[in-house]
Amino acid sequence: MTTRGKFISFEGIDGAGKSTHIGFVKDFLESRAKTVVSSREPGGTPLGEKLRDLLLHEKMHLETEALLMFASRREHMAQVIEPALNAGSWVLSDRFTDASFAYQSGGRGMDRGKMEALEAWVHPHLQPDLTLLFDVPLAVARERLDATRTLDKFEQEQDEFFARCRAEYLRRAAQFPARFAVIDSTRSIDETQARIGAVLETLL
Ligand SMILES: Nc1ncnc2c1ncn2[C@@H]1O[C@H](COP(=O)(O)OP(=O)(O)O)[C@@H](O)[C@H]1O
Ligand SMILES: Cc1cn([C@H]2C[C@H](O)[C@@H](COP(=O)(O)OP(=O)(O)O)O2)c(=O)[nH]c1=O
Repeated sequence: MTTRGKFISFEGIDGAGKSTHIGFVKDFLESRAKTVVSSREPGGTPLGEKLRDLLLHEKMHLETEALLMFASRREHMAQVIEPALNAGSWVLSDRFTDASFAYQSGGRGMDRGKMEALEAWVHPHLQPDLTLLFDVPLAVARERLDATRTLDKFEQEQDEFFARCRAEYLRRAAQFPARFAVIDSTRSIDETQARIGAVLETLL
């Protein structure tokens, strides 16, 4: 019988450095003979990528935004996450439901009870085995973002928005300490990856 793979989500406010480390984690796991599937939310499937385009560029009601995030997630679970885990692969997802709590509840102020209801409805059993939360002060994230790219709808939000997102991420980490590893992402890339490696060893 195939051993089910493990599910790792990557979280943090925009500019925290999460995308930088996904390739490192993939290489780390492959060097230990794991099969790895990397994906992202919103997106990760053809339909999800269409939803991502809408979500990142169109203004909409905050509950519409939350529902489309979960629509993308439902498709992602059905098409990518569950089949890969069942086949024994490890799944790396650039964001999962903690991002909906951080951005739609924390950032935009959507009722947290409704968010918990969506989570319980869409994935009552599935949770990441590990969530790497890349944590940085807003000023550091902002500096990294400004240096690199054209900003999408979320990245154009004000500092107070990201302060609320960061606080909600840290609240979720405190609520679920067994699956969260909070990574101080102000350190150099090498130092950060040494810390990630140590966390990954505990999952192998
Ligand atoms: N620890 C770090 N130290 C310095 N710069 C970093 C660090 N981590 C990431 N960066 C840089 O910050 C920018 C944003 O990183 P990225 O991984 O795209 O963030 P995110 O995916 O969290 O939005 C990139 O230019 C990246 O090279
Ligand atoms: C998954 C998810 C993402 N988001 C937002 C956070 C990000 O600003 C944006 C896209 O995420 P991300 O892939 O991190 O953007 P980038 O490729 O620019 O690094 O979507 C939510 O608001 N709610 C969610 O549930």
